[in-house]
Amino acid sequence: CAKKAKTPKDSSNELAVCRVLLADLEAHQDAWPFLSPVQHKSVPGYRKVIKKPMDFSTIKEKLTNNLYLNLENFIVDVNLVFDNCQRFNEDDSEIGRAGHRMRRFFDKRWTELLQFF
Ligand SMILES: Cn1cc(C(=O)NCCN2CCCC2)ccc1=O
Repeated sequence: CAKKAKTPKDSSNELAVCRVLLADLEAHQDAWPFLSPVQHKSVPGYRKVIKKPMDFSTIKEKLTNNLYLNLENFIVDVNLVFDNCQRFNEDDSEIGRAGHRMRRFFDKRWTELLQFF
């Protein structure tokens, strides 16, 4: 049977959604541990334990430089921020709790927006 021609995915509005989502993350009161790269010089063990550091300012830089092709690539990096946080911090710690709250907020936000695609 004839292959159904795929309409080219218009990822431009997906990237607009990424900018909205990132702005929401940065504005959240629990975003403070994630706004800039962890200073591994002042956080002993971080560089050894966390192989792929990620933070909101780095994500913003990547968005600005068009390094995300779609929403999915963007979500992978946001989840990396939260996975790194869970790996390095006790659940029952200031930063650990902030990470869990931020992940819950993000999951709710992007699923709300997803309904528009
Ligand atoms: C995500 N994460 C962050 C840290 C951290 O110490 N961030 C600095 C937070 N300070 C707040 C005002 C200036 C900087 C440590 C471990 C970790 O997993």
